[in-house]
Amino acid sequence: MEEALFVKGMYLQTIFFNESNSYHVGRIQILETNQPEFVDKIGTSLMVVGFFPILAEDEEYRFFGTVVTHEKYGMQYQVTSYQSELPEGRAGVISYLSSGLFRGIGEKTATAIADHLGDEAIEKIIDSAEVLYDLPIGRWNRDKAHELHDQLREHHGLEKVLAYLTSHGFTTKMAMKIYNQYHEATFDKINENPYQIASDVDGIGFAKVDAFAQTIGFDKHHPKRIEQAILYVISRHCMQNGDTCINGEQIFDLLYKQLNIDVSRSEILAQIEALVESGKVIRIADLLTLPIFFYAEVGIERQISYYQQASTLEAVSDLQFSKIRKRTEKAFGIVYADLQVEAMRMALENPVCILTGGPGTGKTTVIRGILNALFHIYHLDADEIAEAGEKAEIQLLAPTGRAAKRMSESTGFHAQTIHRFLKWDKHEDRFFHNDENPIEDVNMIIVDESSMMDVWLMNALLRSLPNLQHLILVGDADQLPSVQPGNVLYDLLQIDSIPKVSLNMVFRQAKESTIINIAHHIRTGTIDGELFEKKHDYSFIPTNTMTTSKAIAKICENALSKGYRETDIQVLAPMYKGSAGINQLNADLQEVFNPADDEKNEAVIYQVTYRERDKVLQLKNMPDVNVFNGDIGTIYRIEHTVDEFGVESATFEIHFDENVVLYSQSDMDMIQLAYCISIHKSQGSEFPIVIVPVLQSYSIMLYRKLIYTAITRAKQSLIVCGEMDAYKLAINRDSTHKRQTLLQDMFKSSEAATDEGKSLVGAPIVDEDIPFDSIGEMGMENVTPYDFLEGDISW
Ligand SMILES: Nc1ncnc2c1ncn2[C@@H]1O[C@H](COP(=O)(O)OP(=O)(O)OP(=O)(O)O)[C@@H](O)[C@H]1O
Repeated sequence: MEEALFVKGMYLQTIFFNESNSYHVGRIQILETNQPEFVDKIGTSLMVVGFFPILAEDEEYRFFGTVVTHEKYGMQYQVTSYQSELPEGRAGVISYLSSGLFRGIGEKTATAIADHLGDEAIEKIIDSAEVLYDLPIGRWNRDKAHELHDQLREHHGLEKVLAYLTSHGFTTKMAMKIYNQYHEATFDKINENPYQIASDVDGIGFAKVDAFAQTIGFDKHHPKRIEQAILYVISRHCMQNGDTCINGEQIFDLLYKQLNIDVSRSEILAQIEALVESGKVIRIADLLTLPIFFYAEVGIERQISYYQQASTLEAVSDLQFSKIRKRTEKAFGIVYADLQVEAMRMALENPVCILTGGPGTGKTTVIRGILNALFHIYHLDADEIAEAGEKAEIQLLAPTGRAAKRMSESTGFHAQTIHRFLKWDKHEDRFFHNDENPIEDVNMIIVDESSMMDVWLMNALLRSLPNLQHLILVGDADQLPSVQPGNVLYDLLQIDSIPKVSLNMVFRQAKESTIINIAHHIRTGTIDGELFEKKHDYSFIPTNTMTTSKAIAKICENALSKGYRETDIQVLAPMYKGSAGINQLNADLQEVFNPADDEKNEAVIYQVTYRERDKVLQLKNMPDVNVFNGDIGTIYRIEHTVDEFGVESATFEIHFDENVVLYSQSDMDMIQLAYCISIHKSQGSEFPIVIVPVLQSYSIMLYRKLIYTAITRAKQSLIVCGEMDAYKLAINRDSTHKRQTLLQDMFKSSEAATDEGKSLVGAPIVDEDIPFDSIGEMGMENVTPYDFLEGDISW
C-alpha cells in the first residue's frame, strides 16, 4: 500500500487558535516528508492549518493533509489528521512531559519519571497509572499519577479519534466536535450508536452520520437509523418552518424521503411509540414534538399562568386613574385617545398584558404613559429609576440592540437587550440567569418588539424572573414572526385570560405619512393605485432583476449628493444570492458609499473586501463586549501585522457608536457589509431612508409580512423598486405558512386544570418536574400537569 503523504515537523508556535471550534494555525519546522512540494525544504518552516487541538511546542508531530496555496500566505499544509511522534530516549521523554501540555509536570518531575520508568515511560503510563504510584519524589501521590495518566490517554486518544473519524469522511472540525462531546468514550459511543452523534453534536446532520454508520456496517433498516431519522425530521421541520411540532402526515412524508427504504408504517409507528415512552419524543393528540420545543412552551405557559394566579394587583379606582391620566397628559402635553387610555389602565391592573399596533399608532407614546403611571402607583421617582439604569426594579427590554437603543431614546430610560439582561455566557453557551440563578429584584418589565421573541428566548426570560408583577409585551403582530421556532406573540394574543389592546388609530402627524398609510394598506392586503404614485416620502421605481442594483446605486448617489449620510440610507432585501441579492448589492453599493482609495486600508476575508469606513452588520450576540446581532457599525481602522515568520494577519477596529470593538481576522465571520441587509435582520430597527427591491426572482420570499416588515422600517422616505407584479404578489400573499405551535393548547388545558381546582399558586415557579437544562432526558411521566394528550395516535 502506498504510504500516506505526510509532513513530520517540530511544532514551533501557535499563531492562532479558536477555542470554540479548535481552528488552528501553527508553524512547524519540517523534519521529514514525502510530500513532493516539501522534500527539498527540510529544515524550513511551514504553516499548518486546520481543526486540531493545542500542541506542545518543540515536540514532533506527523501531519497528514494537503498542500494549499493561500493567496497571501503562500504554501501551507491543510491538516486533515495528525499524530504525535512518541518521544524517543530519555531526553525526549523529559522534554515531552515537561512541555507544558501536562498540568503540574515540570522538568524535575519529568526527569524523575524518566529515571523511574525508562525510555518507555510514556507507553507505560498510558497503560496504567499504577506504574507511577511509587514515584520517589516529595509531594507525589496517587491522584497525581492518575491525573497524568488521564491527560496522556486523552491526548493520545484524541489523536486516534481524529485519525479514525477523518478517515471515515468527517472533517477535522467535525471530528473535534465529536471528541469534545464524548472524550475518551468516543469510540464506544460511536460504535454502539453512531446515530447519536446527530442528536448530541451541533452541526452534524443525519446524512453525514448515516453515511458513516453504513461504512461501519449499520444496516439501512437498523432501528437506531429509523429512530434518529424520526428525531431529525421533527427537529429539522421545526427549525425550518418555525413550528414547534409536526403532524402525523407531515412526518411520514418526510421520513420516507429521508430513509429511502421500504419500511412499513407499523414499524415506524412502533419506533415512534418507543421514542414517546422514553421521553425523547412527545406526542400530543396527533402532533409530535421534541422536549426542547415542548418544555420551552410549557415554561412560557406555566410562568405566565403563575404570574396571573399569584398576582395581588387590584383594580385602580376611577378617581385615582383619572388623576394619573391627567398628570401624564400634562407631563407629555398630549391628550391620550380612548384605546391608549385603556392600554395604560390595562398595564396597571394586570400582571400580564399585551399592547399591539402598527406604525404610528402610538405604542411608544403609551409606553411612556405606562411608565409614568407605574411610577405614580408604586411611588417611584423617575429620576432615580433613570439613574439606577440596569439596577432599577423596572426594566425596558428588547430582543435586538437597535430596538433597545430606540426604546431608550424614545422613553429616556435605560433599555437593554434580553441577552444582556440575562447575561449570555458564551463559554457555557447558556444564560447566567435562569430559574436557579434568578433576577430577584426586577418586578416590572416592558418588552418591545416582542413579535421577534421565539419560544426559547421568552422561556429563558420568564423563568429568570420569579417576582414579576408586571409583564408588558409590546409589538406589532403583523410583522415577521421570530427567526427561531414559535409564534409567541401571536399565540399569546389568542389567549382570553391575557388582556390586550390593539391600537388601530394612526395619529395626526403620522397620518400625513404615506409610508404609514401604505403600511396599513399592506397590512390589510388592500392594494390601490397609491402604491405606484409618487409622494413626497414614497416612490415606486420600476426595475427588473438586471437593472435593480444599478438603480439602487443611483438612488443612493443622489441621496448622498443631497447631504444624507450613509447611515441614513438602508437597503433591505429578502435574499443573499442572485444578481439582486444582498451579497451583490453590497458589493455594488460599497463602490458608491466607500470606494477604494489609497488612504484606506483594505483586507479580503472570505472573498469579501472590507475597507476602512465600511458600514458593517454584526451577525451574532456578543454581550460581553456589548455588541448584538443586528447592530450596525463602521470599520474605523484595519491594521495589517506581519509576524516574525512573515505571516500577515489583519485586525479590525469597529465602532458601534461609541463602543469600540476589536475583531481578529477569524472574528470577521460575525460581520457582513451592511449597505444592504436582510429584512429579517432589520427587524427592530428603523432608518430615515429605506430602499426595498421587490422582484419576481425573490419569488418564494415574497409574502405580506416580509414586505410589511421591510417598509415599516422607513421613517422619512421609502423607495420600493422592482416589478409591479412582484410587489402585488407579495402584498396579496398572506403568510404562506401559519406556524404550528402548542402554546395556545397549553393555556387551554392549564385553564381547564385550574377550573378543576388544581391551582398553580404557591407552586414553585419552575417545578422540579421541568428540568429545563436536561430537556433531552425528560420522561413522559413528568409531564402530568400538561397531560392533555388526549386521543390516540390517529395516523
Ligand atoms: N394621543 C396622541 N395625541 C397626539 N399625538 C399622538 C398621540 N399618540 C401618539 N401620537 C403621535 O403619533 C406619532 C406616533 O406615535 P408613536 O411613536 O408613539 O407610535 P408607535 O406606534 O410607537 O410608532 P412606531 O412603531 O412607528 O415607532 C408620534 O408623533 C406621537 O407623538
